[in-house]
Amino acid sequence: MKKHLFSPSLMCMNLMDIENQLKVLNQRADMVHIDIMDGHYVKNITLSPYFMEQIRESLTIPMDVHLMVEKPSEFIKMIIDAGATYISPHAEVINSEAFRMIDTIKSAGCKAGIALNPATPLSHIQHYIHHLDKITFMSVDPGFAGQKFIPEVLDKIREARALKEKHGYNYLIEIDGSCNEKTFKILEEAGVEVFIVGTSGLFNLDSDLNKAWDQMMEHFNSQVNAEV
Ligand SMILES: O=C(CO)[C@H](O)[C@H](O)[C@H](O)COP(=O)(O)O
Ligand SMILES: [Co+2]
Repeated sequence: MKKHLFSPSLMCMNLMDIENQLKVLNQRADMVHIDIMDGHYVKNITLSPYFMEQIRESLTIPMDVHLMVEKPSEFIKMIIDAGATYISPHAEVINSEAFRMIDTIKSAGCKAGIALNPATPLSHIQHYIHHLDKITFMSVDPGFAGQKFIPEVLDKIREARALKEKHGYNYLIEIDGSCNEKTFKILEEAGVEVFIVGTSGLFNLDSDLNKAWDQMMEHFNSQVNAEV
């Protein structure tokens, strides 16, 4: 498997040119990041299961769904039916049904992820971490793109990498928030494997998505593969 995976955040794409951008992302990205917000867990509303259904026929890469909703169990079936591959509710809201939810997601043939806010310790998920296919570390408080990077997340990522190496856990380590040319290097060194790229890392670089992607990879390769 590739060492570094890229998951463009579709809430940051140019929604007036979806089809052309999906053609580019199918060729260049490893998955696409779909942010679903309910306006309660976070004070914003973005993409939806309806949006997923509209784009799924044009996609050849997996959908990685980030559920920023107060009651994820109310959305899981809709998200599965809409074609999700990864489903990541927030650990902060599933405590009373965490194992049941992971089982529901996996029984449907999807991959179970979890998203952790910057203020949530890794220990919060210690009792089911071994069941996870991916952990999304928020490096911004959830709800909005274009925010400032929260460096306190780095130690948590290092902790997750150490645990994964020690116990042979399968989860992918993913970063979400202000992942860009200023943070690629320190994130990769900490152990990030899946880079969610949004406004700052990709879409704001150029209105031509191919050119934006080329610039992003120049930034990434100039930092991450700098070691000889
Ligand atoms: O989860 C998110 C915000 O709560 C989204 O994935 C954002 O798109 C992500 O933060 C990337 O946006 P940015 O502008 O690169 O920070
Ligand atoms: Co997200």
